[in-house]
Amino acid sequence: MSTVTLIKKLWPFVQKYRQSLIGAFILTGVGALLAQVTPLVMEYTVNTVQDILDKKKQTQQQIAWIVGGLVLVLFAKEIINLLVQLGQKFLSDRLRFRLAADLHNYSIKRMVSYHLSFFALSQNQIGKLEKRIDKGIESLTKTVKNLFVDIVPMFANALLALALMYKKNIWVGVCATLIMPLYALISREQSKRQKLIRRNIQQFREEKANTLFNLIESIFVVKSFVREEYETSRQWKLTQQLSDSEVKHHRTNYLFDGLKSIAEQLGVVMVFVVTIYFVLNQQMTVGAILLHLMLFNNVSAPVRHLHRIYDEYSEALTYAEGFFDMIENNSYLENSQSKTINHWNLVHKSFAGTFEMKDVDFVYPNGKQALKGVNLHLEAGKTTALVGLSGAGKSSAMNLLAGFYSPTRGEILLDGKPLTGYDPHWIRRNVGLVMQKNHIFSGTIEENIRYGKLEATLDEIVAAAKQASLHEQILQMPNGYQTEAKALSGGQQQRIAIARLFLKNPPIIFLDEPTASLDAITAEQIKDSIDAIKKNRTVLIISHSISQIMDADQIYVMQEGEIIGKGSHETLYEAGGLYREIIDSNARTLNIGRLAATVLG
Ligand SMILES: Nc1ncnc2c1ncn2[C@@H]1O[C@H](COP(=O)(O)OP(=O)(O)OP(=O)(O)O)[C@@H](O)[C@H]1O
Repeated sequence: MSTVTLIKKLWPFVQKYRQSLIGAFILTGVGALLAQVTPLVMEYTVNTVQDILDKKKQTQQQIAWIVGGLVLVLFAKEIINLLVQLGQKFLSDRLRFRLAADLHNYSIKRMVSYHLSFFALSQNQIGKLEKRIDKGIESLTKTVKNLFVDIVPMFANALLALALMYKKNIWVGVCATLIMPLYALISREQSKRQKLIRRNIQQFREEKANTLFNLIESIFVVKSFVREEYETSRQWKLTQQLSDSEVKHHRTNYLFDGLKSIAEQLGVVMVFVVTIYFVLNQQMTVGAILLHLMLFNNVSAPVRHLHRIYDEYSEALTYAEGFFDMIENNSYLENSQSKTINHWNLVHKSFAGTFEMKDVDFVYPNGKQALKGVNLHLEAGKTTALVGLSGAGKSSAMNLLAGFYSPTRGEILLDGKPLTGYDPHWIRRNVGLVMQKNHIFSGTIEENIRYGKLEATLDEIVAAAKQASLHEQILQMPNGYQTEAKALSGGQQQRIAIARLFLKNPPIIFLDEPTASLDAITAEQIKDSIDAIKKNRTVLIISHSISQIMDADQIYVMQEGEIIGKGSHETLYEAGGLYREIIDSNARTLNIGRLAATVLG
């Protein structure tokens, strides 16, 4: 990313802090002027002292005036300088923290508005994203701060000092300027070598954060397979690669810093020799020696830090690129963000709830084709079931209908209109989803159920928990509805998701194995509650439970991403094939003959 691009991208965030920016620039100018005071005062003092010594008739009063004046001027300058620096730091810090908060909020806003396919990309795994956001914001805000506290003040100071040197004597100015190309050359070479190392460091850091996330997330699996050592050595390898790159980075720095120090000393010697020459030829006063050396110090200070500044800046550019790529990825933006689409839901405020998939292919970002030429019809007010072996593409089809992903080919219609023409938020507001993995947030049971309807009263929450057959168990918990939801069993967590659905009470219901983790009695209770809510609503259900499948008005059978059959339970069973195999094997698993003998007597 170039500097111009970075400024263009940052400007919308920075522009509302224009006043702080202007204030910082004014203080920078004042600071640059103040930095030249000491060399000038020193020159004046040395020359005056030399004058007095030459005349050999100094009085105590003269000495007191010189010393007092010197102390006073330098002290006053330091006080003003301190105030200027405090002002600069305050303004830049304020800008930095506000900017960090704005960038953070904006990145979260963007991220949550992306399609799920964005999160399915390997470079967007949770740990990597977290690192990219953190490092991106940190280096961007650090750059802004450095600009006002380091870069601009130092360069303003250097330019003023150089101008003064030229004004005093053109040859001294030339000497001070001569080391610049040498310095720039060394710094450029240093940065060239560092660029690749820095990229590696960034990737290793993201990878490390991601592995750590995964490790903590899968700690149960790690422990149950006694893979602690294996995981530790995986982490160790990554850390080792990272630290190798970091050592290499610093080693290169030391080498080039040494070269730059030699270049700087060369500059000092040149300025010194040329000034001595002019002093000896009586074209300059003795005070000029001190003045020129001090001014040269002001000139070389930013040059001395050039590489560090460049280094931090290049790092910021690398991270900024990753950060802006992430937050400006419009191709993954859901169309609810689009201002140009006149969403169907705004035109036709009511809807029937008929879904249709026409010749739909779907390929995940990793290249896996999950759906091939799928044709599906969910009739409004009816229940449709999706049946098939594991990995057949049932959940993928449901995710597409809910607008989480877009088809790779073909189209999906809602009430005869393309799904892409609807606001996905509106669709999801009307669809109640109970997914295979029921995600519970850190927080209480009450907060978790309330997620289905944020403004729900406690009575409504309790009613929903009762419908989900969870209320009695919640009451037995140490803190009732205030118990941490993460502490619930798998089946209880699933019922939280079902309670959310009852609370939301949507016209369309998508259920992906809603009773998979439940015991038989609770499953039956939930089935009854779901049967009650199902009436006159469009329902899509994925289930391996015969009873839930049989009840559906229409059943689709899926195999390897394709629809291989549709119809009622009876017609599909009679037709034979995969559906019959599934039902028969279900019956065998249940040992239905023996079961019937014991249950029916
Ligand atoms: N996020 C993903 N990225 C890549 N491939 C995926 C993703 N999710 C699912 N798949 C793949 O797509 C195919 C269909 O998966 P899907 O979850 O739709 O099947 P399913 O019929 O619902 O299976 P199950 O009954 O086991 O839940 C599988 O081969 C799976 O590996």
